[in-house]
Amino acid sequence: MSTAGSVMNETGPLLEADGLALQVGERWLCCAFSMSLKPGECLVLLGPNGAGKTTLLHTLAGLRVPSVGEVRIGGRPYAGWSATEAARFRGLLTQQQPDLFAASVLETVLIGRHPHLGRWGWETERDEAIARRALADVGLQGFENRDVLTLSGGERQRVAIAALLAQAPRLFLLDEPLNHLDLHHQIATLELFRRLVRGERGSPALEAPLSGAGAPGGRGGGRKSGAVLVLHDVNLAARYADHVILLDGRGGVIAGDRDSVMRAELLSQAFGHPLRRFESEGRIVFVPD
Ligand SMILES: Nc1ncnc2c1ncn2[C@@H]1O[C@H](COP(=O)(O)OP(=O)(O)OP(=O)(O)O)[C@@H](O)[C@H]1O
Repeated sequence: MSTAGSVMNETGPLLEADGLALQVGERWLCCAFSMSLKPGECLVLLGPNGAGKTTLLHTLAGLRVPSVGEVRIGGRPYAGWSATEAARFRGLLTQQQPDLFAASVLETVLIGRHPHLGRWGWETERDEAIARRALADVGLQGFENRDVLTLSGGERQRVAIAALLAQAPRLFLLDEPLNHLDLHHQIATLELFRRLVRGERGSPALEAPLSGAGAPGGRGGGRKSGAVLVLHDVNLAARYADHVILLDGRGGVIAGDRDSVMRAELLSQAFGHPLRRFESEGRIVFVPD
């Protein structure tokens, strides 16, 4: 079986939505819009509570069928991917991490390696090295043997991020990745994904020693990826987004590059609260009235 990495165009769009519209029950969350995300780019989904950000992210992740329109990853609709292939190409950080049973932190991060395991499903030393590296990348080295049930909210969130890093997808889909994180870890997390997306640092899977077997698609260092992030903080969105999709909670959607969408009047309308835009030392800041 060919891998996603071997068949897709390296510079082509990682994610495309064509005429996408979402309906839940009788309610339209967003009218039709189109977007495209290239390697090296970050897209942020913004909007008030209940606007449809998670529903949109899950649709982009292939977990929901669009009410109207089409989603493609790596140039192909989800129907053209096997589940394993898709799991190597795109990874989703969900909002909640359901921990039903005691498990070590290392075992939990190794779940991210499942799409890459051989036919017998055994984890190799390399998989373990990747998981350890991923934990180090989120500042949790030394936590390998801890029970996930004993972790703080922020530590558990970083374990979930480490599992996604170990999965090593080309396309990161992150639902409120900053949940539970303190200020330092919020910035560290966004910086980490920005550098991964831009190919300025390799993923743990690229940097762990290559053994051949189980290598995720034979990927080389410096390879760009893409990220879609649901964020609530408009200032962090302004700092890290290349593109923004703003849902207003009434079915309206504005999609475009950051500066065309992140305008005070558009954000104020969407969030139902007046915001002012300031520029300081090249950084854009929005302050609520
Ligand atoms: N299966 C469902 N049945 C009915 N309504 C649903 C269903 N799934 C989602 N919704 C509704 O769709 C809307 C969008 O939900 P979604 O979780 O996508 O919003 P969100 O923008 O991510 O919100 P938040 O910022 O609060 O996380 C909400 O009003 C939610 O109650």
